[in-house]
Amino acid sequence: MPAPGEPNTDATAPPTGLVARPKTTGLHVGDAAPGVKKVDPIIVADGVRRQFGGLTAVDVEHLEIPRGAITALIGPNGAGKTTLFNLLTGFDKPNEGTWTFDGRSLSGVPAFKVARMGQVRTFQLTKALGLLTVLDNMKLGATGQRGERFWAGMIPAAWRKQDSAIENRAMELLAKFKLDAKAGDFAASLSGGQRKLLEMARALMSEPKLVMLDEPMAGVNPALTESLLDHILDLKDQGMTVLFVEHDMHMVRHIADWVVVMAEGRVVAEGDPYSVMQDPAVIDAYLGAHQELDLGVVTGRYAPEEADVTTDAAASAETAAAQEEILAEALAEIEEEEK
Ligand SMILES: Nc1ncnc2c1ncn2[C@@H]1O[C@H](COP(=O)(O)OP(=O)(O)OP(=O)(O)O)[C@@H](O)[C@H]1O
Repeated sequence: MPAPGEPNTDATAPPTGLVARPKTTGLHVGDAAPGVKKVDPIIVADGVRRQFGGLTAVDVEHLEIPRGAITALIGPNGAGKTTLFNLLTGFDKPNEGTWTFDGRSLSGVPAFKVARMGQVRTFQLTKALGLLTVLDNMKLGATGQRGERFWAGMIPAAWRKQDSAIENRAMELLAKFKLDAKAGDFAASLSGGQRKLLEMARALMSEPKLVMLDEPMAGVNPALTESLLDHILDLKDQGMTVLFVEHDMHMVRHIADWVVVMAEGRVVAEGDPYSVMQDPAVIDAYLGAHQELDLGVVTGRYAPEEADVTTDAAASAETAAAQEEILAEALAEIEEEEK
């Protein structure tokens, strides 16, 4: 950790103010490479392809997500991360492919059923949800209430019992996320960070096994970053599996046990955060001076011999240094704001 007031230039150290927690290791079998087998996978995807017109947005040969760990899905803009998320959660249908969750096939299973099976994703607060109170948003996150079925409406006592159990759980979770004082407020009145906390708390209403977070840090004020990261780490401590999409590499390093890198719809690298971030193909995929060429090589679109290895290696070293500089500057800014 840097001395107080010193910028945190060590890319492997957690962002200032955060205490590192032990990483979960021993997740894979054999060498870390795209499609590597996991010791205990919770999701197994095979040949998943999604095309939009002539564009192949997702083309995943084989992917396993390890159970009981935090996996980050990273990649440049347009890599196919959100599309893969949508496919895995039943919000979109692939052109081809199969996948299982907890050993059960999810192909063709609609989103609401996927959620009931224990795989939930967070949702951004839409305009409509913003017009509901924080507590009502939480209640919406509960699944399997007896009140959902029409006959339960005939038995008010049963419904009320269920409703109060749901409300108790909602208030417990809101307290945990320090949002209980806001229970009666319109969700739209929350700050960006508080909305992210509500999105996460709402997902937990259904007591999921796998929580999928789409850019949990986007738009979050630095003051709330720490608490949000702690909540994500807590999910793992409570036995849940987490899969998240994130652009903020420092956060990925800090909380992820495993990183899957996508580019041009394919998985181009997998591994623990430290080794993945050293991978020149990964650095190039983000910041490479020869991005078109490098991406084409790592995704197999071009043959490796077409790449200029010397130039590309030099560019990788340069971009790695530039990336570290950007991260150091960002952290210095965060520290300044926290003072
Ligand atoms: N509904 C759609 N119709 C047409 N093209 C789409 C659609 N959804 C995604 N795409 C395209 O598929 C590709 C992958 O998009 P996707 O949003 O999955 O990438 P991403 O990795 O999540 O990017 P970002 O980090 O910018 O969110 C992009 O080229 C995108 O333009």
